[in-house]
Amino acid sequence: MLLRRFCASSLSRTQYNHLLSKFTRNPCPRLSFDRNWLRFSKRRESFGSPLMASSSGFDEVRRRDYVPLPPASADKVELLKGLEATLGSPFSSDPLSPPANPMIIVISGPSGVGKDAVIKRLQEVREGIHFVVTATSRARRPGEINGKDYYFVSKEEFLSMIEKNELLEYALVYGEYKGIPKQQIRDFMAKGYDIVLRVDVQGAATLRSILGNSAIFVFLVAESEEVLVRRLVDRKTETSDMLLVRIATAREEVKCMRDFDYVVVNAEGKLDAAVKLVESIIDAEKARVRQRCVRL
Ligand SMILES: Nc1ncnc2c1ncn2[C@@H]1O[C@H](COP(=O)(O)OP(=O)(O)OP(=O)(O)O)[C@@H](O)[C@H]1O
Repeated sequence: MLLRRFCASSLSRTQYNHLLSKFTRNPCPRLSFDRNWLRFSKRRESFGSPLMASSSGFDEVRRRDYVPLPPASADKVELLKGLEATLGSPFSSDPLSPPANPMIIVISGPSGVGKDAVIKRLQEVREGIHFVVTATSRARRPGEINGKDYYFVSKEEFLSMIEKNELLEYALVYGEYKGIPKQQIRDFMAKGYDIVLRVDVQGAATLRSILGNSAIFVFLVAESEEVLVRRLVDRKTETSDMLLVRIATAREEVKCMRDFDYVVVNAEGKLDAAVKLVESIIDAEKARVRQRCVRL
């Protein structure tokens, strides 16, 4: 009855009768082997076995039903030809897994945790990574290179970029604009590069609201607050007042960790271990069956 209902919509009467006769011959049909004969069932494996993936190949086998196969001890070429003939199509050498999508990796964390250090090392050890150069309206400092450290643009140019919706995210920090150019991301993703973005924790929250789950969000932490503070002090780039603000901000920022996908501890003297973990995250993401898909 069930069979009739299922078949009525999709099979011709002849096909239906043929199928019915097979089912009555073998009430619990499945892929089964005789000694030198291969018999195929009508049952579909739930995960779509590669042998049954092609419906045309499957139909072909069904039409022939019993196909003589060389024994397993036969010449390999002969055996393969026999298997192909039985299945009704040649074995494909196409990859069975689809190519991984280029991805966006957002690296964030409190000031002084080592975002720059991790990204710099990541670029050294891994190919196919593009670290996005941000655009800024602030003046170029001695030693900074346009296009490498930042894209230095005038305030008018920056405002025009905002107007034309050319920035993925931007912020006004101490009177100067900083933003992520979309086109740069599109260009490098089109070439197959994975994109690395470095943003502060507030920037990561903005990017999450824009990109949702299409990007990977990694939160960097030191092993303890004490180590983080020592690292900031040792860097000698901040006044005491600035240190106070950064440390107080860091205390708040650590609470945002749960909004990220991964947390990576950048422990003292263990930069390479942190970078390795970031690499493992990227590798695992590339092995996902349901890939993240970025649309900008
Ligand atoms: N694993 C580590 N062990 C020891 N020192 C480290 C480690 N990682 C980074 N550092 C050092 O800590 C200091 C801060 O690192 P870095 O400038 O990369 O932090 P950041 O997160 O980019 O800071 P900010 O957000 O303030 O720019 C640097 O002097 C860096 O060399």
